Amino acid sequence: MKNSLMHLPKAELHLHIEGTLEPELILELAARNGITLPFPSLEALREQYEFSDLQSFLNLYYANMAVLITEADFADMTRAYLRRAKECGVRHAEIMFDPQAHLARGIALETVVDGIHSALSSSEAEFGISTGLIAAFLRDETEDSALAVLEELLAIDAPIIGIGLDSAEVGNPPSKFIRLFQRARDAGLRLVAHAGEEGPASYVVDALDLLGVERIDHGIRSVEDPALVARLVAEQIPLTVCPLSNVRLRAVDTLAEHPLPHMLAAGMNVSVNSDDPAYFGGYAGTNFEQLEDVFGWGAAAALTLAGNSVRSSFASQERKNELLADIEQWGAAQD
Ligand code: HPA
Ligand SMILES: [Zn+2]
Repeated sequence: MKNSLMHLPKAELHLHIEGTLEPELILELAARNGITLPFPSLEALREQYEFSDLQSFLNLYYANMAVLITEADFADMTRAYLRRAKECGVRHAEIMFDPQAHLARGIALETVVDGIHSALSSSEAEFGISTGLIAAFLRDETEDSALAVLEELLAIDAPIIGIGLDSAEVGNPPSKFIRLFQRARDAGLRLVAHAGEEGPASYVVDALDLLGVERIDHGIRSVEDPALVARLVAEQIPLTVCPLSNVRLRAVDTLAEHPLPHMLAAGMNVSVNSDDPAYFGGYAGTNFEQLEDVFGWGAAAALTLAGNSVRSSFASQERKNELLADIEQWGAAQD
């Protein structure tokens, strides 16, 4: 069974494209762009990949973005992710990027968007992966900054399907971004937000009630609030859980102690995602495999998780039906 988890058709809904930048590609792009990195060798760079919390990861994640300069850099990074995602059975991917992080480095929005989009536009033909692009806003920046960047994205008619909220969570609650999400809703965009990763369950409630998000990224701390759990189950609100990320950022001590089994058993709509796979020890398929290693769930749980990922996506109903049929076929082959 474990071997075939890589072939289980799945959707990836929580993925930061900048978090797919592998150390080898970082060094290659640094050389291509004549950039001197603080950690100039593969070994020196790899030694930095020990994290104590979200912020310690974000520091390295933002620093490594320095190698992304040209449209081709963004396209190469995106194509490398799609190639790996295909090997993991990913058939639909909703990909976040951090426009503010690149604008702050003096990179034009068009360079970022056109580079990523050039890889996404050939993804179905090249990799069999349908895609959607989500602009994620940095919650440790001001709402005015986010609003200005959203207006710029709309002005250039950026091919985004939605907006999200990421970066340092604690102290930057959803209530800071009510106008941003209102503006995005008015523009017809889909709405997601990170909540309940390091922040409290009340941030999940506020993301739903104050921002009107359709999906929660992470959401693991929801389990601390029984009333919220009951609501998430009743309304089947999707939570895009990232097990290996939670272990590496010490949101949970070990995979064995991850709340995912409890969330599944409670009937919550959870999916499995890789978040920042180049930093957290594996892509979507590896997340599935390590869960199977630790929990020994068998095919039924894998089918539920993959089905949830497809149903919770923003893909067309036609595409969802196609992928759900493929998942069913994978299940029949396990019997
Ligand atoms: O896991 C994450 N959490 C918050 N912000 C992020 N930005 C990239 N990855 C993450
Ligand atoms: Zn994330």
